[in-house]
Amino acid sequence: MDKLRITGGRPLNGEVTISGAKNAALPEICAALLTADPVHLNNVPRLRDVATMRLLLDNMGVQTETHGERGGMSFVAPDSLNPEAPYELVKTMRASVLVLGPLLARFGRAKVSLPGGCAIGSRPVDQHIKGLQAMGAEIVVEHGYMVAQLPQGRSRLKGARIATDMVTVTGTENFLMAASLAEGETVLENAAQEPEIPDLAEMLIAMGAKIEGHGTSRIHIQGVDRLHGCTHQVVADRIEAGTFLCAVAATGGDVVLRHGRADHLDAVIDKLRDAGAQIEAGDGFIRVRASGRLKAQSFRTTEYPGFPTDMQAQFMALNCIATGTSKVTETIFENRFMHVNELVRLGAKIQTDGKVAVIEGIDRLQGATVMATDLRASASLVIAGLVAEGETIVDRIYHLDRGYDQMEAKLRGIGADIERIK
Ligand SMILES: CC(=O)N[C@H]1[C@@H](OP(=O)(O)OP(=O)(O)OC[C@H]2O[C@@H](n3ccc(=O)[nH]c3=O)[C@H](O)[C@@H]2O)O[C@H](CO)[C@@H](O)[C@@H]1O
Ligand SMILES: C=C(OP(=O)(O)O)C(=O)O
Repeated sequence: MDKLRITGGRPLNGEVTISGAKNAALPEICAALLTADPVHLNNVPRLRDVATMRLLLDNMGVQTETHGERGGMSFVAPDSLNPEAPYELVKTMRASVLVLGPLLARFGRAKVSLPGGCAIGSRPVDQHIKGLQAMGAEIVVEHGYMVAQLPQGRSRLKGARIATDMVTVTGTENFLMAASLAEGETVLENAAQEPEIPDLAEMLIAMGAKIEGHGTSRIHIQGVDRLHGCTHQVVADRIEAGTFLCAVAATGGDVVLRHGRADHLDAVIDKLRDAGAQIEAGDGFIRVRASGRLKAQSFRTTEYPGFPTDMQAQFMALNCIATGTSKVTETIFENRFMHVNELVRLGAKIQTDGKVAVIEGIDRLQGATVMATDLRASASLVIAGLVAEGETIVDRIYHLDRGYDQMEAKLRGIGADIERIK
């Protein structure tokens, strides 16, 4: 199993190119299920989750191809395919649930494994099921699968008003895709506003969908009879960019993130500036400069445009070596402090009580062997390793490979002493 070996203490300097967003590419690959025409995506990141999603579609009978070095992928989903997502693939990637909406909308049936819980929380999909039922789908859960079909005599989902109990990102994406091919109007209340939602909506509009209000909490979708192919550029990964910003803020240095979208990272950038990092941004770049110990920052994760839960672990690593005490409150997932015990193994001083972690900043961390437990926990351990004294081994980095495109190569390119070992 691959590990990362990091020798801490080097500042980071230079340029990094930010890849396309995992959380946009995954739903956008699923959107290719909505048409028989070719769909081309550019800027798709090279990630394990993308490979898994491709396998899932291959398995159904979709023709998938990759093109060149720049993240080009194309898909042709024929009129007849096997609309199933088996447990073996779904269990390795929760985002597989994103095939449910498009399969139901285009083929009138789908059999998708329940994803089950994961390290960061129980993560049920009840809202996805409720919303699609409101659109007329009949869904039963049997033998661990969601078995969904249209009632006899119906060939399309019907538009509905869907008000979810909480803001759900993949739920909103499933409804957007399903509603695009439904009969009549769908209104999504309490819709997620994460930048990946408008990016998906823009792709669907390029395919002929009629969508208004994306990027706000109320989205109107007027269903159409058919969608056509399109070419779409996957939006830059705000979480990858935020992770590099935290890394530079922790190690010190001067780094430009090419293709970084500062406008998608306001909450994180505000906190980094308050901490003492200098951040400038312009069209397609973010520059971060930092030196010495920064000031610890308290924050609370919330839905976009609030502080993203997917940046909580990385910012916590920075707080561990900042001056002062900070309080981090995780409100989205009930078990997203798995990195705390590993950071403590590196010498960090953190106490948790339910949703709250209190971090007492210390002068330095010390290298040790630590174990990655989930994607962003892995990233926080890498940041901690970059500033720790001596050598840190991060084990189980298959989590990191799910969602970061060549992270260690990008870090090496800006001066980190980091290598992948077997
Ligand atoms: C592939 C992808 O885009 N993943 C992101 C997506 O995950 P994902 O879409 O799975 O997360 P949700 O926004 O759905 O989850 C938010 C909260 O709602 C709960 N919930 C959600 C749906 C449901 O049917 N029932 C229910 O109870 C979840 O358990 C969680 O507590 O948004 C999360 C929150 O920003 C991010 O951390 C993930 O990186
Ligand atoms: C939690 C995450 O992803 P997923 O929803 O794919 O598990 C993440 O990207 O941090």
